[in-house]
Amino acid sequence: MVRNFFIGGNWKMNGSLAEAKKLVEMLNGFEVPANTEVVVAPPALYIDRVHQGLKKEIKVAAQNAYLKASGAYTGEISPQMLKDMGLEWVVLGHSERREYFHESDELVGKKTAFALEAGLSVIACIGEKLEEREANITNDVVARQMKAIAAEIKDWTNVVVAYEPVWAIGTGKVASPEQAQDVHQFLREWLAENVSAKAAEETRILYGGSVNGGNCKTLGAKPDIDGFLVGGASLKPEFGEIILSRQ
Ligand SMILES: O=C(CO)COP(=O)(O)O
Repeated sequence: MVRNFFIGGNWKMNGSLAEAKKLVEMLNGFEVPANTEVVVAPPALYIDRVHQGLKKEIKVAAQNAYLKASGAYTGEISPQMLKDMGLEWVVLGHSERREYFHESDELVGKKTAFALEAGLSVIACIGEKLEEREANITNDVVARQMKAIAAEIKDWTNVVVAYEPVWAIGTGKVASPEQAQDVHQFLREWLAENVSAKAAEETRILYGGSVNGGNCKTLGAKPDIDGFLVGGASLKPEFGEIILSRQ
């Protein structure tokens, strides 16, 4: 089967209402190829405005969700609430959530299962830190992160994996196409061995970390790179070029 290309734009905690409106205008002006899915993740407060304003081909994700439907969890948003607002996607396990908000592999696995049960699709993020790459344990780290997700879910149909090496995020130090392809291939083999041949064949594996208009085509030409999760460049006009990178 052919895996549709997937471009995610993670706005992180950036912008203002005025800037969100400008980004919506910018996005609505982009051509979205039939073989490419585009999903943007604005800050939670702006999600609804962005969702209301965007053309239908571009979907909206939350950057996080909790693992309860409702209750006394001050500050949190549930997958059920995201569904209620008409959203289809949530990003979980981003390295910034893991690093600054102490989200463990286990928590990310549980949140993934809970969001899927609520009917959302999940962009599940994994990736090694610089010291882990230097210690040659990249594959061990991403396998451990995948295992924690696989322990909680059976069906990977509505999961997109985003491989984002922490050393490449926001640093301008993009992984080389070969470095990224090596890990993506390892992840696909991991899925084949530990989940199923179907999951290995069908699960989109995105690369994230300093993707821009200049490097997206060579990265996107690699066989196991099925798209990108883009941070900084998703706030700029070059996001339009990234959307076209596998045309
Ligand atoms: O973390 C990222 C996307 O989730 C990547 O961020 P940058 O594209 O800014 O490096």
